[in-house]
Amino acid sequence: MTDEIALKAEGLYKIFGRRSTEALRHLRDGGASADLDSDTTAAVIDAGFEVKRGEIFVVMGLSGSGKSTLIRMLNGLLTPTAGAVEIGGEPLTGIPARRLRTLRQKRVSMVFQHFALLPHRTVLENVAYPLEIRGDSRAARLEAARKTIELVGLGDWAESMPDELSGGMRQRVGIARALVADTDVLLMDEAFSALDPLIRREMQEQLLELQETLGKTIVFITHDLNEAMFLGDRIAVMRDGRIVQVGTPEDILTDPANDYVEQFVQDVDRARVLTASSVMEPAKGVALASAGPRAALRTMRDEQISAAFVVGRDRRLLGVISDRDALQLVRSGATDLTSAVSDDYSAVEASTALLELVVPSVESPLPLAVTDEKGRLLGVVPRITLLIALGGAQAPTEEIAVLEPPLPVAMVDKALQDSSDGQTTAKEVRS
Ligand SMILES: Nc1ncnc2c1ncn2[C@@H]1O[C@H](COP(=O)(O)OP(=O)(O)OP(=O)(O)O)[C@@H](O)[C@H]1O
Repeated sequence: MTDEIALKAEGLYKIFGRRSTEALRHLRDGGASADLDSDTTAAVIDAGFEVKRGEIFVVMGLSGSGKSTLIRMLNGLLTPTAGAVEIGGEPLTGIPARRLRTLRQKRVSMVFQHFALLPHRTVLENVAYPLEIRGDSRAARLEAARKTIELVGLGDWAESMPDELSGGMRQRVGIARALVADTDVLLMDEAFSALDPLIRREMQEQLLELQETLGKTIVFITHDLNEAMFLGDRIAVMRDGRIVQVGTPEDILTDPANDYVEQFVQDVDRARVLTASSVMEPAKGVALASAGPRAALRTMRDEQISAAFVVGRDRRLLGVISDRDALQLVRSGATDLTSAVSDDYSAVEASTALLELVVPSVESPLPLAVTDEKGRLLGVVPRITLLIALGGAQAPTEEIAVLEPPLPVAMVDKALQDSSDGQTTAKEVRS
């Protein structure tokens, strides 16, 4: 994703009914849509957002909340009652019809819920269709279509007719048809809602894979919260025509803007949406390798823990050291702790879903270490934190590795005292 704005909506309104101008004034003055005449519907009220190039922006809301009306204004199929839409910096609103048509062909493609394939044309011809409308030569459009069909994994089906395909395959044709013209923006209106749940999941995964290679800007409409959370870089939640919150899936789950959103997200499968980075805590026991065993032991004594993560100067995680091993090093007068650093811990990446933390967490005697792509320690996820985040389930105690209790403070203090009699701190820090 880049910072470049691919799509922008500003102050968008769509009011159906004869007295739309009056209704617009009423709403802009802060009036409620419930006060409007029964034959007037405010389908979209003051919607504004920016979508970055390469972003998947999901618009989510219950039936009738205004999603389809909004997306139809984004592709110029519906004229807004007020407000503006820009695609790639060019206005899509307030322009002549012919210009609008050209702009749409060049900039926007749409994937529909019910595929809308031409039944008497082959897969190849269906995918080539937008290029035919655009006036590309037959050879050029068939070549582009073939490539796109390969991309969505339907290479062997190019000459098949739509009715020979399963629902999931038909929607892949729909996606290929939207991709073939290589437009910047892809609008997907409940694109997977008609599919069986397993196929639907497969399609969602394939969309993310495609997105990784193609980096399209996608506006994806859905009423399915789990789908929104799975696909969206950001999600706009709509209610009664208004966007009530825009945020990342984690924002929306952990910091809902109001009771409505909170209730809405109650049933979300948190284990799949939340990631290690959203629940991690600062690591209590971190020992700098270069500071030596005495410093490590002191840290563990202060924090009353029996093991510490050992990091390099660049905060890269090198391993763990137990208080018993550190004590032994101190007693033996060693100043280098690397010989006692073990890999008896589990590390996960910040973006790992909570669901995938459960097994490593149960198997690991220490809190899970959370690292970035360079292996630097960002924080830890203690088992109890994970259980609370997952909904407070009871720990399966018989399977949990038990940490040894920390060494008694007096014993550690004595060792530190004895060892400092014969050594200087400076020497230790140098090690
Ligand atoms: N052409 C129209 N004329 C009058 N009212 C309309 C029109 N299109 C939509 N509406 C109304 O606007 C509101 C928003 O509808 P819209 O279809 O945008 O919602 P949605 O969130 O997409 O719902 P769904 O998922 O059921 O399609 C609804 O109250 C709907 O009845």
